[in-house]
Amino acid sequence: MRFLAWDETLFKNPEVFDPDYIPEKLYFRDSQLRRISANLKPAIRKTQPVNMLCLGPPGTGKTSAIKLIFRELEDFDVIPVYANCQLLGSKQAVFGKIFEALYGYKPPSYGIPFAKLYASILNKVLEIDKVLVVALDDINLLLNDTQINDVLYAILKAYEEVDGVKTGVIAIGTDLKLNARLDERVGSIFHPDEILFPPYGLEEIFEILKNRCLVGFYRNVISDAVIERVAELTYETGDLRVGLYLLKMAGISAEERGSRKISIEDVEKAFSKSKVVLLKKCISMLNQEEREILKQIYQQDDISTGEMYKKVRKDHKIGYTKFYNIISKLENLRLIDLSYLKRGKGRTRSIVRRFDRETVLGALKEFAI
Ligand SMILES: Nc1ncnc2c1ncn2[C@@H]1O[C@H](COP(=O)(O)OP(=O)(O)OP(=O)(O)O)[C@@H](O)[C@H]1O
Repeated sequence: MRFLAWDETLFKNPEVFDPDYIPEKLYFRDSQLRRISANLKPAIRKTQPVNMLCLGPPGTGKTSAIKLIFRELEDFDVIPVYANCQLLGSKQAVFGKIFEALYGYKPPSYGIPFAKLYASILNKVLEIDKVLVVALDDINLLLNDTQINDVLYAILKAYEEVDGVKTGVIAIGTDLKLNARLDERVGSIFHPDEILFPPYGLEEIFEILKNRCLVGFYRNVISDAVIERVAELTYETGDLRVGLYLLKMAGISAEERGSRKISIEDVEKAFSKSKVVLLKKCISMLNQEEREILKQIYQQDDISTGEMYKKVRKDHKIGYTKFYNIISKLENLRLIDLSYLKRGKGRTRSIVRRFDRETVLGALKEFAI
């Protein structure tokens, strides 16, 4: 066996395969980037920007698009704040993040009352005479609907609290029905421009990954045929992060073999290892009730949505609309497929499992389900 020397590597820029890497160029997202910029233009002129709702499945470039545009905003009289709601979790933590962006240090950790935190934020925005634009990433993963509504309301109604303060919101989420979760109070003031980030097609995925390989690997380390295989596996999951992860792990696997080229086998090996990791990531994006319903689905064979609802209703007091929203979310996260069945006169939808039963039930156990 031949090993690469310690200082030999296939990676020219390993960081470009990391999940938090923001690429210089976002492919196939020109229309979204153009619309986001246009909506933020008023902020550059120190007036209220157009609020936005960026929606799409995981790994479709929402976060990257916002972060790229936020970099440019720093040259103007705008304070762009990026808040990851999944990590922050609560209204207090989101406003803590805004405070930090404005003051350059964290608010006192001994628990400052929200009203005081809020007032310090708004007064500072007024004092520095800039427009505050807050991106709420994964907003659907804040603690609960009350927190989602409270956060939006507090940002959008800032001008009523302190005269002259200008704010804007970019809500980012995977939940296409997010609007339905907003209460009347927020619904009456939040009329966002909805910007959709659809899943990439196979060829688009190939192109994005190929360009990333050109930056990340040395020449001739990976062939188009191998990238095509990575693209196929990525397409099945719909999340571009899967492809980036596979490229990184396949590169490491080739290095481990002492090879200067990545083979299809390196990719397959990386994929079988990563499947469960990726599945768990999707499950982590669900709440308890959604996980329980996912479990019930995986305990069944393929079943129509109507029949599944009857079973779910025995344990969960939920209406059909809510049930259908959950099912759509599971489809969105590519945990299940919904396919049309021809039955009698009408058409009904059938729920099809995308993973094998044992893998999903096993992964759910780690979430105490
Ligand atoms: N159009 C694109 N061109 C180049 N790279 C992209 C593109 N879309 C996504 N990526 C890459 O895929 C990774 C995931 O993208 P990103 O985090 O922006 O997705 P997301 O839609 O915000 O996902 P989530 O909803 O899970 O937060 C990023 O690291 C980015 O490098």
